[in-house]
This record gives sequence, C-alpha cells and structure tokens, in this order.
Amino acid sequence: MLRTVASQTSRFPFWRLSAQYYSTENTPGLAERLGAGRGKTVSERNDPFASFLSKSSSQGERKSPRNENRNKRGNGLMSSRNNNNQRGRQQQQKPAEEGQFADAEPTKIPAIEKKTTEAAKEPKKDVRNPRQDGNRRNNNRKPRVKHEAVRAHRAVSFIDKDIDWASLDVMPVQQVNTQAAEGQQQADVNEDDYQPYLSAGTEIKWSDIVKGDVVNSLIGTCFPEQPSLTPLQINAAKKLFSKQVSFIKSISQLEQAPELDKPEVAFVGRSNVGKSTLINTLTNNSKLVKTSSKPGHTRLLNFFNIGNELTIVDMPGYGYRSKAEWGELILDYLTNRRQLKRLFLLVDPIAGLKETDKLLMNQLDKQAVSYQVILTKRDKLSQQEFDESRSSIEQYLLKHSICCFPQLLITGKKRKNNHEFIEQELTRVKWAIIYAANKVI
Ligand SMILES: Nc1nc2c(ncn2[C@@H]2O[C@H](COP(=O)(O)OP(=O)(O)OP(=O)(O)O)[C@@H](O)[C@H]2O)c(=O)[nH]1
Ligand SMILES: [Mg+2]
Repeated sequence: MLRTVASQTSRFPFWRLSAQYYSTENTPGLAERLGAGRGKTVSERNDPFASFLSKSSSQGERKSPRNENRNKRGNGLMSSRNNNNQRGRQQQQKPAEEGQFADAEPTKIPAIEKKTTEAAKEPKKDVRNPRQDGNRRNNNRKPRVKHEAVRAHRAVSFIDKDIDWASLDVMPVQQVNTQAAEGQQQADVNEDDYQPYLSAGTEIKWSDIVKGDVVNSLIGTCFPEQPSLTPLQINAAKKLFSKQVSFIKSISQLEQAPELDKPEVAFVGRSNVGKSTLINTLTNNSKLVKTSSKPGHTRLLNFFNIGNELTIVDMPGYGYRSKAEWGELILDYLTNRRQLKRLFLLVDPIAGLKETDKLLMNQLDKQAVSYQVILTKRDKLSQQEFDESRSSIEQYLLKHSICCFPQLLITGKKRKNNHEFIEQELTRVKWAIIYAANKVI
C-alpha cells in the first residue's frame, strides 16, 4: 500500500486516478450502489447503511480539497456524524431487539455482560430534549478530539508496521510531478489533479520521519507475489488459533464495548459474505458464532478472546437486509476503537466489489484504518472465474485505496479437490491476524 512512487509511475498513472477517486461525477444510481449481488435490485430502505455511508461520503467529496472549509470539517464522516440532528434521529432507533444477543453461544455470556444487555433494553431518553434530566447538558455528542486522537494513533501504527522501510527509495513530490508529466505525452496533468491525492496523505497525522512531501510520494498500492510463510510463521499461526477461544461480549452500542488491553482485529463486509463462518473456521469451532444462509443474521458486534492474546470482532453485515443502526454501530467502532489494529474486509468474489464496499473503503482511507481484503467462498468459483474477479478487485484497489494492505487473502469451504489449498490460505489469514496484532515472533 505504501511504497515508492519510482516503481509505481511506470505501472499506474495514479496521479490521474486520484482525481477520479474524489470525483463525484457519474455517481451511480442508488440501486446499483446498493446492489445485492446477482440480478437483484434493492431499494434504499433495504440498505439504510449504504445511504448513510453514501451521504457521509458525498458530503466529504463534494467540496473541493482546496475549499477553506476543509479544515473545519476534517472529513465527511465526522462532520455528518457529529451533526446533532442526524445523530439524534439515529439514536431514536429501536432499542436492541430481544434475541439479538443470540449471535454467539448464549451459555458463554458472562454474568457481568447480562447487566449490559439489560441496560441495552432500557428505553432510550429523548435526545431531542437534552435538558430533560435535571438540566444536565446532552452529552450524546462525542467529543471530536477523540476521533482525532484515534486517527493519529492509527496513522502512526499503520506507518510503523506496514511499510518496508528498507525497500523505499523516496522521491520528492516535485520529481514525481515531473515524471508523471513526462510519462503522459498528452500531458493533461495539472496541479489540481494532485491535490486530492496529496490531501489524502496530509489529512492524517504522519509520524515525523515521513512528514511533508515525502509522504505524498509514498502513497500507492501494490499486490506483490505472496511470499511463502516460513515454518516459524506457520507454527505461530497454528499455535495461537489452537488456544482457547471464548466469547466475551455482544454490544449494540460502542459505549458497551469491553475495555480490553489486547490488540483487536475485526471482520466487516456485506451481509452473507461469510464473516461469522470465517471466525468459526479459524477457531475450528463451528458453534462459536451462529451463521445462516439468510443475510442479516449477525446483528451485534461480537467480541471473542483468542488465547488471551488478541480479540476478534464479528460485525453485522451491510447491504441487503441491513439496518441503519448497524451502520451507526460499525462506523462508530471503526472510528473510535483504539484497540483496532486491522480491519479485515470480506468480499464475495461472485458479487465483486459493490458500491457500499467502495464507500466504506473511502471512509477507511480517510480514517487511516489499515485494512486487508479477504476474498471468501473460493470453493464456489472455477479458477478462471476467480482469477477474473480477483483481478478486477485488485485493479480497483490499486487505483483507489490508500490504507489497503497489499495482499489479498482467500478463504473458502474445504472440498475434496481444494483441501490443501484452503488450509494453506487459512494459515495465511491466521498469520495476517497475528502480524496485524503485532504479535510478530
Ligand atoms: N460455499 C461457501 N459458503 C460459505 C462460505 N463462507 C460462508 N458461507 C455460507 O454463507 C452463508 C453466510 O455465512 P455467514 O458466515 O453467516 O455470513 P455473514 O457475513 O456472517 O452474514 P451476516 O451475519 O448476515 O452479515 C452461510 O450459509 C455459510 O455457510 C464459503 O467460504 N464457501
Ligand atoms: Mg454473521
């Protein structure tokens, strides 16, 4: 994801694509944006999360990067989500439904968590009347400073971990511009084309060593050949995931999230993509999380303790049969959860990247959330179908994503003909989780 521009310039004209990345022209229709996969058309009410994301994203994009309001708003997500009216409306959504906590094994819910579930069922106060309880100010609105702190923290840890510093051949941005112009004989490259791209880099707080123009020359994505895992890495992956796994807690609001000191990774993606199944497969426990062929099954954030060393979080899916409050919860978590080390974004290669995935990626880039794409359901596609889908997803990520980790991972159900391959890919996923959690041996 972050690498030298020297080798990028010959491969990808990213200086032009960056402008496209921020372009709001040719916005696809809502049905296309919410697309529920093969041939289905979904109305807006079926995917409130998509429209929520879409709104926050387009608010962030519509303004010129040079607009002087830019600094005030920080990014689209924060400005829209800090809007008191909107937040008020969101918070008046129904309280957690009965049975929502059945996502994970009910017997494993510790007594202390039940209190929280009771609390979640309590009717919410009317946020339109902030003075209702003893004239106390309404403190539903999150302080903005918290967002900034988490974002800075992420940016720094992202830089520290994901760049192979030894391979960098840093080039000042002026030189990049010259090379770009030389590479484009028709040179319709102008200064403005760079601006959004550069802003994406400077909007977040980079560590001192990569400040200034340097950072602009570093951003890019690539998908190098996957190196084989070493025996040591394979061992570490297997060892950690054979340790005891336990359910910690389910939450419907971020305020209920457990205060843990372990590194955390989370699984996000469209409904039915296979998030919960992957957690069961990794932990070799088919009963840990309930799964279903019906989309929209997981309705809460579920936290799991892996060997007392890291936390894995299963999320509700977005897209078909999702609910607005799930979108709120997911974005709240992604924005504010300090423990989050990497997000794993699951994509079904049969459906490919949907507009909601793209909108989410856009937000992740803005929030400096390091994420890695996992292609699921490999067993359902032939080699050719899979290669085609993978290639188009890679092309999109190369052009558009900043915080995407430069290796795609693969999962699928084990069949007779793919047993060894899937086993190997699952070990890669395990290793990626360990690496992301900084449990490098
Ligand atoms: N063939 C195949 N089916 C899979 C795979 N992963 C998941 N599934 C199936 O896809 C369906 C959905 O899986 P879930 O794990 O519940 O999906 P999810 O992303 O958690 O869905 P929500 O909780 O609704 O957001 C289930 O019927 C799974 O058996 C896979 O790799 N291959
Ligand atoms: Mg699920």
